[in-house]
Amino acid sequence: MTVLDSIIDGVRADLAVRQAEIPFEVIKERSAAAPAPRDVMTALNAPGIGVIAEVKRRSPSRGELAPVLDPAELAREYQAAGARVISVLTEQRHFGGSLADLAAVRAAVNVPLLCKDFVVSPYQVHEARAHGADMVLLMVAALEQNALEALLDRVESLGMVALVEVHNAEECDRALEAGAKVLDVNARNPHTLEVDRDMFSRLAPGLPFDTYKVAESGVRSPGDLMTYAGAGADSVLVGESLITSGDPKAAVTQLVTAGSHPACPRPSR
Ligand SMILES: O=P(O)(O)OC[C@@H](O)[C@@H](O)c1c[nH]c2ccccc12
Repeated sequence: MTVLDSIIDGVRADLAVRQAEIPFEVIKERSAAAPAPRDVMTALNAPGIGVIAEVKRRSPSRGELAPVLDPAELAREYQAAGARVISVLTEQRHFGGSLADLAAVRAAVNVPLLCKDFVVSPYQVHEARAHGADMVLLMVAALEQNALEALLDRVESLGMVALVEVHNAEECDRALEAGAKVLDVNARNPHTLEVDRDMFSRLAPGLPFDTYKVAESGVRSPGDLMTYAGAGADSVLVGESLITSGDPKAAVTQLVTAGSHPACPRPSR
């Protein structure tokens, strides 16, 4: 069993508990009653290379990233520093997150929010919306093709945008086949957790020009952002290096500054 398999087993077990407490019909009503989703694409398409900053308490590869983490305060710093979208990790067992973190961040900032979890059921899509998400991560590696397509439709039918995560060329084909408009290439192998920063530059040339491209994982510095931009990334998604920097606001500011510098390569789409 790989790391991904064991994460998903835990996600399904926790989901079953929540489903037993709140019926699907109720969570559907809550998602319908939530304030309308923010305009993710306008935010993402601002000039320059975008920074998606992640609220992440811990990770399977690194353990605890910061001892006391106030998601709302961290998100305010990210927003003040110019993050275009804020990603909130809601998976509990391996990342220490929760839907309560998502709701707390929603109450603290105005920028669009990405719900970062291992989504395997429509129930989770409605939960994300009910807690203020505007964008939902769908991981191709975790989903059969028909489930991927059904979840993508579900995300879009609620007025949100799906960020579809891929790790190789076959997953890119599946994502595009399912109709993904925003793709993220995760440099971290979900089965081994190893980071391969060349993955983006290998996959990006094979993607359609009008697909919005996010490079994810292992971004440590403005230099990494520039490298990804040179390979065609429209945005980078960054977690760990911001949290462990000691000054997340300054770390985001540095990335945003690099991404809007005239010398920064612009994607050709
Ligand atoms: O902390 P990093 O190396 O900057 O990576 C962030 C993000 O890519 C990582 O948190 C991630 C990528 N895909 C995921 C899927 C689920 C949970 C987490 C993730």
